[in-house]
Amino acid sequence: MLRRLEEDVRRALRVYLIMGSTNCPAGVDPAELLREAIEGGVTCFQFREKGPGSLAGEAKLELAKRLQAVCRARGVPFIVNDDVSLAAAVSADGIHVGQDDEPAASVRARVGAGAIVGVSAHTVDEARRALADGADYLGIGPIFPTGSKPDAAAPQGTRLLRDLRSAGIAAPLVGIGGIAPGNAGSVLAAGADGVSVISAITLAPSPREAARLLAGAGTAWDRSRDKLS
Ligand SMILES: Cc1ncc(COP(=O)(O)OP(=O)(O)O)c(N)n1
Ligand SMILES: Cc1nc(C(=O)O)sc1CCOP(=O)(O)O
Ligand SMILES: [Mg+2]
Repeated sequence: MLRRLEEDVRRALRVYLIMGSTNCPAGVDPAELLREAIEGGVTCFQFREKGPGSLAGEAKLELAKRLQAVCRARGVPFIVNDDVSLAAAVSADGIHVGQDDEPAASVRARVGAGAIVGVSAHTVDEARRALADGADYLGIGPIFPTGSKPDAAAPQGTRLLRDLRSAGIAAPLVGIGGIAPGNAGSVLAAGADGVSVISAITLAPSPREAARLLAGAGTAWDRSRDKLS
């Protein structure tokens, strides 16, 4: 696959769902939840099979393939969290790594130019290094308190997003951590190209409606930005 154009990546980040089997309410099929969320407006998906009770080995691979098929049928990029070998095994559209995972430069070398590489950054310096090492986009968080990642850093609000844009960093950015329809607009206003969520969609009474509201936050932000220009 050819390397994604920056603008394609930026557009894909708009409503970025992250999910693994343990994020789904009991009795809910992750593939069905994902299908509904994409129908509502999810534009990118990350398979994050992590934490107590998560799947491993063949079961993890099988779920990855099922969720990838849902994404493929709807033209939504399928990104794998942390596990570069799994990403390669299923020919994922991309991989997301953090500062404590395999280094971005090594990931880029393993997956090649055609795959999307996302990297978490918590400072302007980390952001610059990740981009120099081949990252296509940066995950910035946690913006707000999150109950979905026990080892998350302290919430930092939207300050780093503003600092990155002020520092001249134009790369695609996605905010993450405690984002929901009611606060997504503030994340976009601070300079993010999109919002990345787990619980706002997976724990919503209607994942489709939650995704629709998150997509609407982006549309409302675009309208107010157009009025200013
Ligand atoms: C889009 C996005 N941004 C940040 C993260 C967090 O990555 P990381 O810091 O490696 O933490 P884990 O998700 O691996 O626990 C992410 N996954 N996605
Ligand atoms: C996976 C992840 N990474 C974060 C970071 O700050 O890097 S916060 C987070 C969890 C996001 O889940 P929710 O939308 O339910 O708050
Ligand atoms: Mg990680």
